[in-house]
Amino acid sequence: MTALTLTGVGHAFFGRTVLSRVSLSIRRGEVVALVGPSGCGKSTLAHIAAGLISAREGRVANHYRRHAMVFQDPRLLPWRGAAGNIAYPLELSGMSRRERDLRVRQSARMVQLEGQDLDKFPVELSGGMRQRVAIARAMAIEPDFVFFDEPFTALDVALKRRMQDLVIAAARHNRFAALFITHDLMEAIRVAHRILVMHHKGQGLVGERIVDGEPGNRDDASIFASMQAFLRSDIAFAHVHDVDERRRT
Ligand SMILES: Nc1ncnc2c1ncn2[C@@H]1O[C@H](COP(=O)(O)OP(=O)(O)OP(=O)(O)O)[C@@H](O)[C@H]1O
Repeated sequence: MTALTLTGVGHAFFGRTVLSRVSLSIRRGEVVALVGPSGCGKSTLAHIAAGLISAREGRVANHYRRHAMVFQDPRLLPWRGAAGNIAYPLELSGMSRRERDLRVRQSARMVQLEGQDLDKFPVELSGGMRQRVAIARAMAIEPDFVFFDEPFTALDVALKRRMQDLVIAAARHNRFAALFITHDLMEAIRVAHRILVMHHKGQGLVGERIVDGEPGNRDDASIFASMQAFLRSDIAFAHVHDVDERRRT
């Protein structure tokens, strides 16, 4: 059962091609990481897949009911507390106060937000806490598909791991499918069932790997060994850690 299919997707900004011939398919409940160097077009692809921008070429077929998005910047409303931010999309959907409060509590618990933190405004929360609120807000609408666009890039290593574990647990618990964009191969191997590698100039996908085992059941040694193996044995992975987007021009 497919959740999302892109066929021959291409895009250009102001006449400059940034994506071409990208095709991919994600099954229900499957977490797929999309890796590639900075500037190769990963975010543009996610925006097209989520319907935020229209592709110049190709087709997008969504078979999910409801999607949520989590970005690197948590994008919280500064004048609302954490609970108010989580509740916001539920309010827009017209949900009753009682049901909303229940959903807010459930999704806050999922990302381990404590009672007192729920009253704090974004400015009073740490970067990690703000990102937890953003994840809880995404989970509150009970999505069956989630777009993660480099959600943890700005966080330190220990916090990043904790946040990855939250996503893994939430994906398991809520059984959503996801497209998880990152340029951190280690992160991709931790969170995903499958990894897709994008061409460094957005010209299609150049590699694909199924990661052994289930997300959450892989130990650090096996994650590190997988990363070494991918980097050594597959030329497609060689440019994943390149971060000079100027190479595009
Ligand atoms: N709104 C826009 N207008 C013009 N050019 C854009 C726009 N958005 C992205 N681009 C360009 O398209 C290319 C792909 O950008 P995109 O953000 O999709 O890459 P990315 O792989 O997600 O990069 P990063 O990993 O650094 O976030 C880049 O050259 C970028 O400058």
